[in-house]
Amino acid sequence: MTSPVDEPIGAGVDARPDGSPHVPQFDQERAENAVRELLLAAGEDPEREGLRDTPARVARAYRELFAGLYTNPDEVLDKTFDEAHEELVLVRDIPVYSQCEHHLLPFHGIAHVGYIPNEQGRVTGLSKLARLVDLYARRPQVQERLTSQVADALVRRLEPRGVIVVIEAEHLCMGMRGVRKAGSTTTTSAVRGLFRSSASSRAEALSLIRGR
Ligand SMILES: Nc1nc2c(ncn2[C@@H]2O[C@H](COP(=O)(O)OP(=O)(O)OP(=O)(O)O)[C@@H](O)[C@H]2O)c(=O)[nH]1
Ligand SMILES: [Zn+2]
Repeated sequence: MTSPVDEPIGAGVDARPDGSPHVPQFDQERAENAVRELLLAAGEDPEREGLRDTPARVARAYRELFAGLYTNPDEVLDKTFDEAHEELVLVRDIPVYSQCEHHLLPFHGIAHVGYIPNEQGRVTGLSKLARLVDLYARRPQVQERLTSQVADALVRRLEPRGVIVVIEAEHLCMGMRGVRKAGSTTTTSAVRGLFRSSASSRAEALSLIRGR
């Protein structure tokens, strides 16, 4: 069984038994055809001037939005260094843009990512934490999975004493349609290691996250 800590590239899509996605890269032509079909299904004319380039444009947009399916998260964290820092490192307010896998509509907000390095003080570049959020966000997602995937990737690569990830986001599928509760936000958290076992470590991190 595949555990979250050895999750393969492309996990979350319909993957082959070896864990790789069925397609090694985004299929632009297939996506263009699908968008054309969608316009036809809606009763639109994909050949009219305003829509003529739309299938190609939408396909390119989705290629960008789903780019995280084709990138190995461990490569983002391949550069680590020992800094003899054994206390909290926290990056707050990382912008998140993702899309819910139920409706393929955006959800967006901010992520806070913190960890306590291990005894060797193994750390990674601060930008890598934001890149990791971005990579997992650029997939069809649910907010809960996005949150725990970021936490588990950090556990895997940095072997830290603790990890905390908090994401606050608004889901447009709850605002533009359906229940139509625009402005409501969802908060998810994933805590690992010390942040799970020690209420005081968790409280300290949460107070720093909230203290903006
Ligand atoms: N847990 C979770 N649910 C999500 C997320 N994004 C969207 N959803 C929910 O996914 C659910 C899909 O429910 P369904 O009943 O299958 O679909 P639906 O008929 O379109 O549901 P409504 O949105 O209630 O109209 C909805 O309740 C969405 O709010 C997410 O990131 N996490
Ligand atoms: Zn949705």
